[in-house]
Amino acid sequence: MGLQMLKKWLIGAGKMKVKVGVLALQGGVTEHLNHLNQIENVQVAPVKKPEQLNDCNGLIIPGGESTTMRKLIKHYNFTEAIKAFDQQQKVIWGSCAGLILLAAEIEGENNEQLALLNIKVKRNAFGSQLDSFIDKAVIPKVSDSVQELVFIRAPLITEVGQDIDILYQKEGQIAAVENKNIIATAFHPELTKSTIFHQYFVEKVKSLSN
Ligand SMILES: NC(=O)CC[C@H](N)C(=O)O
Repeated sequence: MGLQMLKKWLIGAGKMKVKVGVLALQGGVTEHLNHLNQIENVQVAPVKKPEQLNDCNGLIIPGGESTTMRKLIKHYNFTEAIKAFDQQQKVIWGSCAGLILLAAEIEGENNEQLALLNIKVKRNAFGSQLDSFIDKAVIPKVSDSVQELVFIRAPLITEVGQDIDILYQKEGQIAAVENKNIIATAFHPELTKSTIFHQYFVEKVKSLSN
């Protein structure tokens, strides 16, 4: 068995840890770290410097304020590092503001994007009285059990490319998608008691780690 194969087997058999970073420039970092810490065989780290990505297998870009986070990503030289992370087929999950930054396009804005995900998004898509709300739904690909979906000044995905799988939509409104190595959710699983979504993410990290 080659070294890569052996490593993959060890990770799959739960005998080797994968390392997951949470981009720690702004936003809901602690909540993601706490959820990841409840999952076995995962080493967890807040990521404050681009070089920390070198030994991570997965990265979460949390919710927060996408405008602020975009500036910090640029200021701390994360743009190229995150793009390289994606090119190495390492796994990235963007929640809410994280989803906005990963999108190829934002409706009505011309901002520089990481643009790693072939989707178009609309920021603050739910209007003022519905700024924040909790929905409940089953997301079959993730789990058979009902999950709480927490939306906070959430974006919506208004267009998806051909390489994108829709994980969750309601009445034509798309709120979660994935492609080969990226997951994006408009809602915040880190603000619920359940770690199911984080487990789904970690499984994807494991399946692409070698
Ligand atoms: N909870 C969130 O991450 C909100 C995202 C925020 N409305 C933005 O546009 O950046």
